Amino acid sequence: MLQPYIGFNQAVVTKRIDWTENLFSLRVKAPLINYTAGQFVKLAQYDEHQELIRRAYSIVNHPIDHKATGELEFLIVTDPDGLLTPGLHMLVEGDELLVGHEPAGFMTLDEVPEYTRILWLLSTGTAIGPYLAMLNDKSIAQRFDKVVLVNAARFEAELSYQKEIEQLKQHYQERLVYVRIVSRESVSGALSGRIPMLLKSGSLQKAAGVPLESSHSFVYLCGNPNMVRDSSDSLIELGFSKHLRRKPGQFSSENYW
Ligand SMILES: Cc1cc2nc3c(=O)[nH]c(=O)nc-3n(C[C@H](O)[C@H](O)[C@H](O)COP(=O)(O)OP(=O)(O)OC[C@H]3O[C@@H](n4cnc5c(N)ncnc54)[C@H](O)[C@@H]3O)c2cc1C
Repeated sequence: MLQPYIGFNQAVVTKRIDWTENLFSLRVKAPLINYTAGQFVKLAQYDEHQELIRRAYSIVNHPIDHKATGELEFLIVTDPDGLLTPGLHMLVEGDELLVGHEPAGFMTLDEVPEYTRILWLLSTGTAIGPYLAMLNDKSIAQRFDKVVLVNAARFEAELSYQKEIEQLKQHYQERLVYVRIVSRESVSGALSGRIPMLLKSGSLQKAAGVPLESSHSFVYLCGNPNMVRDSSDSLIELGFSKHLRRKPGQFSSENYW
């Protein structure tokens, strides 16, 4: 049993999915916590000096699933030079880790202004995870006219959860549009390039078949800080403003590092 640590619960890996050689999902059994879809918690392990290394990870499954199964799911990319992810990458079913019991983050549907008709969820890499948690609340199908889910990766194999996204599309029908962007190989049906440029040129909107208008759209940006910064600039050029609690706007973001 791992040494307990204040603010963390013991958890046990129940399932592991390997998407590529360094992209994987872990499902862990952990005591129930109260979170909102879109939030993150800390995962932690002790290093060889018995120091606790902790990092933030978005929760991929919806709280309803967590309550039913007692499990939390995470999508993780390994940085071979990183302090925590090489250790997480070695975990297999039955292994233990620590999971923070204080979820955090404001990238949730509660923050999306009521008047929003079209919700854009733009992500790079593992940042698709929190959006899947949001979309797994099937009751939101009635809240928006359209949800545009965008995931950008270098290679097609790095686009995870394709089967689950197909199932979501079946549930949402024409209300959910999924756009794949692959930058380092040519993939039929996927866009190529970077999100900020695709927004600016209108190619993303064209591929989605959905106009991007600040009057009734809300955009979440999540993942790589360069994508978040440059896409924010593109959105500002398109007439959007950053959403603040004291001053409502039409886009908001979460940086992964
Ligand atoms: C709010 C929030 C939510 C996050 N959710 C996730 C998540 O769901 N899945 C996930 O894999 N990571 C997520 N991260 C990143 C995560 O917290 C760690 O920073 C990452 O796993 C690297 O940890 P490390 O100790 O191995 O590397 P460190 O020793 O901390 O080195 C960090 C370096 O890794 C790179 N890096 C960090 N995160 C990523 C990433 N996701 N993709 C590509 N390169 C990255 C950066 O170049 C950074 O300089 C999130 C971060 C934040 C702030």
